[in-house]
Amino acid sequence: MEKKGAARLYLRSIRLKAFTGPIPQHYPFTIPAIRDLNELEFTKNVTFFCGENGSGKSTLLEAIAYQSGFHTAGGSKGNQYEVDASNSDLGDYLQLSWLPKATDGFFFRAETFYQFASHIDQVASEGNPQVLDSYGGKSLHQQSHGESFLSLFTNRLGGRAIYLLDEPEAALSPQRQLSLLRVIHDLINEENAQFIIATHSPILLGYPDAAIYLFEDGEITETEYEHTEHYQITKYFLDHREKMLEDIFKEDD
Ligand SMILES: Nc1ncnc2c1ncn2[C@@H]1O[C@H](COP(=O)(O)OP(=O)(O)OP(=O)(O)O)[C@@H](O)[C@H]1O
Repeated sequence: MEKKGAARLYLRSIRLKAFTGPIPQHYPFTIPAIRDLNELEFTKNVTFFCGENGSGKSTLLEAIAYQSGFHTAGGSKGNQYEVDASNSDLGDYLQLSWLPKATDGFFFRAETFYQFASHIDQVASEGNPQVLDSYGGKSLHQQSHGESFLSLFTNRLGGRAIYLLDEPEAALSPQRQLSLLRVIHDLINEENAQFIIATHSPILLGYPDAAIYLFEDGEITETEYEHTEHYQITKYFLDHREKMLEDIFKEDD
């Protein structure tokens, strides 16, 4: 019998496809961590992508979403809608290894959430009002930013599926980030979900037994929670707020 809580994965690894010629010189291959990406393995139910702004986390997550068949501006396989720049520059170069293949899932993208919410309203207004049941029973636009995020997480996600979340903390209060940790925990333990999450949140990164992949210095390497800048800077700030502010605000010599 399958042990409750044991890792049950779908996406096992990703790799860049072999090039016939030299590596292209344009985006996304101008991102060092992407250009030198060999193979990345997934061994935990929760994998985090973390690293400095612009280090390539969203580019990689979007390419995984594209290859998983999800709309790259956010949604699942069933969501078809028009949005600017909904292609994935990296998608066609990425190879995914599944075992078994996840047939269900969702790509959450804070950046394009507004367009996704409008798409759901459109579907509801075209004779499918029941679609709103998956988003808290009312238009996502009629909920606050943070409420709409959590409505989606608590109502829309479920089943044996892979969830790709790009900065889900963007509108969430600390308390609601804790609620999201609970949602993730329940989906893993009760529904065998797999999560890959790009985040800057020291709260979300604290999820137990997660793999944290750090995008830094042109590499993607696994690290420990306490070794991340997100943890260290937040902890130092909370423990030494006055000293840190003094250092930040002091006049340059
Ligand atoms: N469509 C694009 N065309 C050209 N360059 C792009 C494009 N999208 C992103 N970039 C560049 O690629 C780099 C990586 O961007 P990406 O959005 O993947 O970073 P990120 O790690 O997710 O950053 P953040 O934490 O700020 O969300 C950035 O330097 C960005 O300017």
